[in-house]
Amino acid sequence: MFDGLKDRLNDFREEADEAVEEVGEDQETEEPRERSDGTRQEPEEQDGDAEIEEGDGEDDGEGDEEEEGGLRAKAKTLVGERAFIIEEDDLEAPLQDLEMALLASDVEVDVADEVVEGVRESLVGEKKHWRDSKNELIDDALREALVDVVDVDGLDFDSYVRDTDKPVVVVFTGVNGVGKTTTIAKVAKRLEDDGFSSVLANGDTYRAGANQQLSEHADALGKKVITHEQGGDPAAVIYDAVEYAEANGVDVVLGDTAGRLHTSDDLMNQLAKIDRVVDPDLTVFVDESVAGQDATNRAREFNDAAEFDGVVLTKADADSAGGAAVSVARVTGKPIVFLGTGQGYDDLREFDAEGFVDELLEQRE
Ligand SMILES: Nc1nc2c(ncn2[C@@H]2O[C@H](COP(=O)(O)OP(=O)(O)OP(=O)(O)O)[C@@H](O)[C@H]2O)c(=O)[nH]1
Repeated sequence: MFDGLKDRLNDFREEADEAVEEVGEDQETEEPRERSDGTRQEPEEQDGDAEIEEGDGEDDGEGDEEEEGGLRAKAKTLVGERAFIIEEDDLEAPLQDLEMALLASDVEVDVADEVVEGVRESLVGEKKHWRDSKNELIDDALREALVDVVDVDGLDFDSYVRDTDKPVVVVFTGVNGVGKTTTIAKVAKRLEDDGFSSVLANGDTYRAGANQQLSEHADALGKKVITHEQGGDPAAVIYDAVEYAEANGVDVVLGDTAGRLHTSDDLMNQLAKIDRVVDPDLTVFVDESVAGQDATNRAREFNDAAEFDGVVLTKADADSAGGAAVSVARVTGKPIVFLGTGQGYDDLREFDAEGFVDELLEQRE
């Protein structure tokens, strides 16, 4: 999963690692050092922003004897630590490559910019002390910048279902062909594993075969499915499912909807009517991770037309690029709730932003 993105992030880490110059304490204060373009930088040029992070005070490096003595004394306390000189010039090429890598992985352009700027902000500074390796400094900057865009507060599906009055009504939106129906079946299985009953409702009354498709999943899982004739009113189907749930003590209603209608007005009208008639607790947008930038664009469009609460990205197991997973939460302001990770009913993974980013960065040679 997301192997292409992992490789590209790894390339950046290695490139940045090489670009960051490591020096000892003596060199830091007394010797000129070489820039990436081969020119020499004198120590006093560094002084504006060249504070040693801890214990260096406000000294500008050209002070009197007393100050120099103080510096030396403080430097002694830093024995055993290493210092890293990180200059914008040195990072320019790796950061440009990072931006290209993110774009090549289908990360949305503004999100890619934000990640790159986040890394730049964390790393650029004349000197930094680090007790551990410079790899860690770079990894932490990248991790933080990625978590910043991926981690969006919002829906925790499991606790929402647990804590909300029953029946909880969840409506799934998104274009056809992305695995929406399979996702509804997977969610039904997950709920059952957590001790919650569910009923499925086929609100996709536009597509021939949709009833049969959802019914097959319902049969396989031993779930009740509510359907109407093709061409019927989607809101009426979901309403019937809510009535069924209320009458039978079913915990959760999972409603499918038709995908892309002809215009966003049609889409909005359909969802607005479902809102009026059944007032769903949650609306979840489903798209396929493998669609990359298209999935991100559709998510934005759907959210603009009819705001949703969270996102499921299907087919993450088949997605090497990972751009949609990195971008969609930032672009919509709504969290990814689950990743679809295969064709089986158990192939639904709760999405955890920090865990996802850690996984992206764990591949280190
Ligand atoms: N590898 C993989 N395949 C998936 C995943 N989710 C769904 N699929 C497959 O994608 C295909 C389409 O899924 P469906 O749920 O039938 O998608 P759909 O018919 O477009 O459903 P709607 O979106 O409701 O129209 C099926 O073969 C699914 O098994 C996933 O997470 N990983």
